[in-house]
Amino acid sequence: MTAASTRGLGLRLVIAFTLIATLCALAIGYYVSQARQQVGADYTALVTDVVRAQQDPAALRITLDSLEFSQDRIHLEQLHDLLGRIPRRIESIRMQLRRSELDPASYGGLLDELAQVESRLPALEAAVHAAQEGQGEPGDDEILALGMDVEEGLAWAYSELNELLHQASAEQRQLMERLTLALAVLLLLLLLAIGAVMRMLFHLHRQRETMRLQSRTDELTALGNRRWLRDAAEEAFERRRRHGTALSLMLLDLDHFKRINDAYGHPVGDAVLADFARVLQREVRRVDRVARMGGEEFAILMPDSHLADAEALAERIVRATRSMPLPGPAAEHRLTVSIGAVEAEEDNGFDHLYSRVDQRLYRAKTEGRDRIVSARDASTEASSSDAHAPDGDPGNTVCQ
Ligand SMILES: Nc1nc2c(ncn2[C@@H]2O[C@H](COP(=O)(O)OP(=O)(O)OP(=O)(O)O)[C@@H](O)[C@H]2O)c(=O)[nH]1
Repeated sequence: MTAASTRGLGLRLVIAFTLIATLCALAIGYYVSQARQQVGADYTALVTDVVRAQQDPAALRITLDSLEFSQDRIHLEQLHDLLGRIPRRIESIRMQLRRSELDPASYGGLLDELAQVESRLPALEAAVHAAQEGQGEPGDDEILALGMDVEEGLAWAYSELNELLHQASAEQRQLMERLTLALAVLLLLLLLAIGAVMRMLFHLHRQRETMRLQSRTDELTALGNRRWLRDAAEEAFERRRRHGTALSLMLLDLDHFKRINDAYGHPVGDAVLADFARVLQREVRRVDRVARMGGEEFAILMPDSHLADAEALAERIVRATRSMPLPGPAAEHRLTVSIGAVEAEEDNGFDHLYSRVDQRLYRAKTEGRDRIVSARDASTEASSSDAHAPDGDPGNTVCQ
């Protein structure tokens, strides 16, 4: 019963521990993956825009070179399209930067440079427009000079921005790695803490069960004690009430035990008590409950047993006690036992049954010891009480 309840608690603790650990792992894993996705997505968008924008200064340089060498008007058209695209790109990057988590101080210089580029665009557009209208050469020096300024400004700003994003994303990655490590350590600590608490609870429960068991066990003989027998009797009475099964009780007291103590010493007396306990356990069935009530007095509760069964067992015990070898210096001593036995035929509980069996034991003592006195029913005790000793010893046979 105790072992089963301990096992049950252990199983429940293991299930609770596994559940908590799984939930923690899922929650933290979900959080980390969410954080990673979020940060990754922010920088990916900005980096993509910057990579596209970096194509503008490259295209501008190629177009300006082509204009310088071939003077072809088609390059004026290309330049015109490019100048229409550059401000939109700058504005888009400016907006993305403001929305990003980057420190504004880190990209303030870039924005200034882009603003300067924007301020040069109208003059360049005007020169291109004039050349398109035939008011100048396509490879005009003014177009080339303004175009180179714009190209250099854009190339510098976008390459700085690219560098800044690389740095920010490297820092972010590092941060995420530290965060992941911290969460893993946290999870480990949490699991260890939960494990420790579980262990402690389990240990406390076992300790309580051990103490409970100890408070119901006789230290010398390892048998149950009076309290344990009372609990067992309550269960047996409950079974008797529900199923109408028989129930008998036997009280046993060693005869003249004081003489053993006096003659051979208390330790020998202890050894005799322990040996006698073993004899009792050997003689009873598995369902019988053997207890030491105190001193040299023992009791046997016999569920599903009628008085005849109790008497038969009592006779076996009387015989086994007489032939029980005593330890060391007491080897020559012959031990005997007096027994009272009753069967419960009323539902008056353990105390009543005990008082009846105690009376039988008292009679066994006063009528000469080394004998059994039994009673079939409380109401007929006076007439049906029977005092006798096992066969083969007529001197101790006393009948009513
Ligand atoms: N060695 C030992 N002796 C015990 C223990 N408990 C009680 N005793 C002794 O048991 C003896 C009981 O003595 P009594 O009550 O006079 O009973 P008795 O000598 O057996 O005589 P009857 O019961 O009348 O036959 C006492 O000497 C107690 O000291 C124990 O745990 N160990």
